Amino acid sequence: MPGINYEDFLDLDYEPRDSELVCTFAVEVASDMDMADAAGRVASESSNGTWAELQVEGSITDLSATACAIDGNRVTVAYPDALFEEGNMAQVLSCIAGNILGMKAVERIRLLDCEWPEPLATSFPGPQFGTGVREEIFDAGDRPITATVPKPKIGLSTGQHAQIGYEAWTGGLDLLKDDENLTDQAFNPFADRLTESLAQRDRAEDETGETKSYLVNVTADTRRMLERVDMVAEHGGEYVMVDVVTCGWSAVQRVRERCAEHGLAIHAHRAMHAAFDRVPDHGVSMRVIAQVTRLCGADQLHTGTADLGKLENEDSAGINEWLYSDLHGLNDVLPVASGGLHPGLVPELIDRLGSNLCVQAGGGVHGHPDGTHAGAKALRAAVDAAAAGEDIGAKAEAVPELATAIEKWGTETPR
Ligand SMILES: O=C(O)[C@@](O)(COP(=O)(O)O)[C@H](O)[C@H](O)COP(=O)(O)O
Ligand SMILES: [Mg+2]
Repeated sequence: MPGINYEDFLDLDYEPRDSELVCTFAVEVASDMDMADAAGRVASESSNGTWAELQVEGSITDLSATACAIDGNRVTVAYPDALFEEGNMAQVLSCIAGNILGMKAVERIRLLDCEWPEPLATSFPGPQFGTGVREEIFDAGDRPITATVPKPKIGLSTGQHAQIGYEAWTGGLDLLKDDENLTDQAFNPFADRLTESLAQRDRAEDETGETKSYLVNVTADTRRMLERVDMVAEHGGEYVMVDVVTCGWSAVQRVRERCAEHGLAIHAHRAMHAAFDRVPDHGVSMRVIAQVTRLCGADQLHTGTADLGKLENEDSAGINEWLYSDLHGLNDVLPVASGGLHPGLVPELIDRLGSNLCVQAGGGVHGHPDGTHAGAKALRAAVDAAAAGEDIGAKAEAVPELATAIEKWGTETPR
């Protein structure tokens, strides 16, 4: 029986097969280690090896990953298809983003990117609608769709929440969105919030003649999430929102199945992503988190504001490009730009990220000097102008609410 050890997982002449998942890592080796040794360890510990020499049956090595390229601090690893359970994202991540992130053999290691092969990628459902929501739900034409989160984040009563929705929708916005930490608390219970907000939505649709919708946060343990998804469908909602990172991918996959039964779209909030991706040379990149979110089936995903807003972003434009790109026929994903946005930042935002987007502003709407309705009108006007290639200053002459917003915030990035 052949013995396997770390060296057996390194082959710089190896050409990955089309059926293999290919991952790129940034590796900072420990002081007593060289890159080749570290690369073998990464491939070994993320597939089927360990620190001790093992006597194994020949076929077992078919499941061994191969470190097949080293380029500076970049290590590329190819994973055989049979290593993975089809359609099981938690298992895939336990391989490629598991123990290796804690190995002493490396000072820092970051999973930067993955090339998803067809067999593995298509074992996941992908999004039901993706960017198609702009047409299929909103008839938004070429403009970005817009959303607002009532602020303060939590603490508003159900009535206040729904009223803010009405004012935002009649001010021209497409979506009301719950905040990531608003679920089913006593001050604003889920069931009441759902029914009252959708009632206000219906009123706003009648008055504006435009389709409006609600990103209601169903985040909870999986059993309660499925109950809430059913409730949304029962009451005529089109969307559910899920905190995908804090819920975990297995729960997301279960919610995706249930949403398919009801034809509901999924808005993915990424709260806690920064725990994985903020330190630039360690963890799991937002690019990979976005890839996983698409495979698991969310239609919309927060990907940042191209550094225009209040939160740190990792390459919003590059991640968005990947979310639009072909992935073995799976649907694309609509990126969501959010976090410190206000009307004055919209022209630059659209310049940097294009119009195939959802633009969310909470403080940038409800902080308007004249209140939510005026703030909504200002954001909608800014988005319409940007999509039409119209100068925002000229638009502000026609829309006083926009002029007021620009006067208050200019084009500054909040901190
Ligand atoms: O709570 C907030 O901060 C927001 O509701 C934005 O509010 P404002 O519009 O008032 O800033 C969103 O959760 C962040 O945008 C999430 O970050 P990201 O989009 O980067 O995932
Ligand atoms: Mg929020």
